[in-house]
Amino acid sequence: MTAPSLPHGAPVNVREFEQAARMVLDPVHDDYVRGGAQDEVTVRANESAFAGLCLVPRVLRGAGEPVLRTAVLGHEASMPVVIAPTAFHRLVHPDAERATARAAAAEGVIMIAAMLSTVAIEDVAAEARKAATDPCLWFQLYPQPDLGFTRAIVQRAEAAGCRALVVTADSPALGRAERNDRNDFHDLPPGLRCENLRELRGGEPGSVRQVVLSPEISWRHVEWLRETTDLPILVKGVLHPADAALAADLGVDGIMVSNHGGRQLDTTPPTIAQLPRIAEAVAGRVPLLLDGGVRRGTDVIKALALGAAAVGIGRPVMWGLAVAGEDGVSAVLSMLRRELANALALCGCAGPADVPRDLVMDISAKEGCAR
Ligand SMILES: Cc1cc2nc3c(=O)[nH]c(=O)nc-3n(C[C@H](O)[C@H](O)[C@H](O)COP(=O)(O)O)c2cc1C
Ligand SMILES: CC(C)CC(=O)C(=O)O
Repeated sequence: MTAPSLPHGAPVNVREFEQAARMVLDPVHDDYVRGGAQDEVTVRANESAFAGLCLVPRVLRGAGEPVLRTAVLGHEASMPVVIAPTAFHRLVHPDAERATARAAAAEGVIMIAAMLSTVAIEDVAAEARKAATDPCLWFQLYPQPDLGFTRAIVQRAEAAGCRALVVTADSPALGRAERNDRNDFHDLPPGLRCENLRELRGGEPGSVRQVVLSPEISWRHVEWLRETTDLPILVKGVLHPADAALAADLGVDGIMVSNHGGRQLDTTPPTIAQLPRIAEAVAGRVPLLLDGGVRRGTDVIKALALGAAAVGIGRPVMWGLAVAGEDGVSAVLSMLRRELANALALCGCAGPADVPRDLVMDISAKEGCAR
């Protein structure tokens, strides 16, 4: 039996990374990362819903050592875990998105680079290429009412080598994060800019205040994007099965079941609870990804069983980055990789495509193994 070697005192799981990040981060920035909308009901529910599902393993299947490698939208990845888009990595570490990109590429993990990045997408991509010959980057977009800008940023992402466009659909307005109100944190500190927003300011890096989260954005913008780019398009932030069906009808290439980590509308359902309903509505027409509250390999396997092709992680990456830059992100990714391999083996599964639906049993909160 080989146990992974970790330096003494290093975090051994994502939860410990969260605590370690709290020790090093400015409390205002820690609040920004960990926080959610209003009472943070959904932030907590995302995690506790995973704990309310039991795994019922199969035995003596002779499945062999699990192979985690998988294809997500046809893109090769070393495991079915992607880095969900998160804004402003420089708030938590000076190496910022550069470090995240190197860690993701070295680990063979797909990174969804955020439009509101503190490093320009061209530099994020260049950094990823330093760590791997063929890294896989996707680009997250907040469609702007200014279609000229939107077209320009999509073209920049394409030219930088991004292989898919992730259109965030759950943000017709900014969610009310009361931690940020309490801390009066509504803009980036001096020196930090949104490096992808140059086109909004005639070549100057942009300010977050210029980003429009607009209630005018609609499915017509998705159709317009479809005509504007050849990149595969995923819609992120879908929770209602009817919207999932609409997205499938429109021919999108992927759906991210997400409530934005509970940061937009509070009291939305936990994503893992909504996933089976969305899987039913889509009936295999479009690959599904899920994010929100994934902290353990057992969470990943539950999402796979309920219909996801892969999961995304948001805060865990920010916590790893805060604690140890590139090494911290790598440590978080390899921790989840080890946990997922262990969970697959213990469930008698050969790999991500070999996870049966009946592995997961729903139990009431009363009976549950709540954390
Ligand atoms: C600090 C932070 C910044 C985020 N920024 C974005 C963003 O710019 N665009 C976006 O679509 N989602 C953003 N998200 C949401 C994530 O993509 C993802 O949906 C969420 O973090 C998943 O939940 P988890 O943090 O529990 O893993 C952000 C989340 C966090 C925590
Ligand atoms: C400035 C925000 C729109 C970035 C974001 O999506 C978030 O913090 O969740």
